[in-house]
Amino acid sequence: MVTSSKMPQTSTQIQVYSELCIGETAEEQTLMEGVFSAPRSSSEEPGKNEKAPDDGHLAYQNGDVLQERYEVISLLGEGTFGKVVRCVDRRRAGARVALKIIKNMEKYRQAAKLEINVLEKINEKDPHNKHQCVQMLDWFDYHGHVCISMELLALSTFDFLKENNFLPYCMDHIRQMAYQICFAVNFLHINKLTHTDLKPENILFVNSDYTITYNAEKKRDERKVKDTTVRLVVFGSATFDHEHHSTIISTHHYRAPEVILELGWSHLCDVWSIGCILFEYYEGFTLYQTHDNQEHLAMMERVRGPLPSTMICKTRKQKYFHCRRLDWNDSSKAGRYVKDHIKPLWRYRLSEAKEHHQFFDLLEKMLEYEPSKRLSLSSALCHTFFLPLRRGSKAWESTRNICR
Ligand SMILES: Nc1ncnc2c1ncn2[C@@H]1O[C@H](COP(=O)(O)OP(=O)(O)OP(=O)(O)O)[C@@H](O)[C@H]1O
Repeated sequence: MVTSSKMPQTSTQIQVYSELCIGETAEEQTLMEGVFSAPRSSSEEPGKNEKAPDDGHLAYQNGDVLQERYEVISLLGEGTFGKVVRCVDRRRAGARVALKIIKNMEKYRQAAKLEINVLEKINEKDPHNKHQCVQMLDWFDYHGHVCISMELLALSTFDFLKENNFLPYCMDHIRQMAYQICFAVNFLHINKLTHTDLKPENILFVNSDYTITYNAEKKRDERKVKDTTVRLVVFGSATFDHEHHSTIISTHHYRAPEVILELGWSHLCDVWSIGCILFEYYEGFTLYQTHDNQEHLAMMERVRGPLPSTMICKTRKQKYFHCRRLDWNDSSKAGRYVKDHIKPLWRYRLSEAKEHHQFFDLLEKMLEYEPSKRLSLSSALCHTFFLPLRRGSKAWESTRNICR
């Protein structure tokens, strides 16, 4: 229920937030506000970049050329760390690219270098770009602004949903997208990386052109994307197995229970996030729409039943519990909200359609509390929900060895 856009959302924001909090000067407080008031989604804005340069952004105008190579066409989106603009690459026969221009601030420069390191690793392990992760083409420092040139993608799966009035994706499309997401993230896991910030905003269509059909039952037009090919973006929080694992990671809604309970985390926290994302594609709304840990845990209990006592006993966050049970009052205002608005996952299984059974079986396995019992992505790729993809699908063909 609590939805403050000024709160840190992603793990990198959280990291920057805690660093900024150390000084607690007025200047840093102002900076913090600017950092965390970024909108949830991006929007395309033709015309000039009208922001003052002192907010750390590069002052540019459409038509400007960076490095005598990248001609800025339009703004694609704005993130915490800078802007992403559409450019013509004059050295590659006018090919279009997305250029991420990082703010001219040391913290963001450092964060960008970590992202570049991960993108370089991905390029090295996947030179033919078969694993559905965005491809980095080039990077450079432009007067203190680190710039990352990437393949140009289209709308995010969140923005598409939003522009379609939050009408859910159809099951066939969910299946195709889910398979690619599992495949991409499994590739990261095989290469000792955890993404840590999976959410519909960070999964982009390669082409978001759509057809419009009239839904007589809902009495409205519905958009259907023509091609469901997606790519993962934003690797700024990706963490190698050997690296320090920050205590808190992920955007709140997609955060796994072991992270909330500060029990340590592994690749499997990505699987939890994917479970939440797939539910959102299916329903059109977020499964855990909250920024409050206690409420989040109560929602999880409503969806999946009581938290395992092993996790409750191990956590140092005992303030959320009383007598080894979640300290939560079903009759309070928040309690009633959770009860009225959240449906247990098993109830979705009551649907007669086989594909719904298969889909919710997969979801239950991904949304398993105990990471040690949660489905790995290599197993997820072999789940019966994906059987209809079989041969004929590019994604299936390139990954079929995983299931042998
Ligand atoms: N390769 C790309 N092609 C097309 N659009 C892109 C590409 N990469 C990013 N975008 C767009 O730019 C927006 C901002 O991207 P950016 O990577 O800065 O976001 P972010 O790091 O997730 O920001 P935040 O940390 O605030 O969530 C994205 O939401 C997306 O809409």
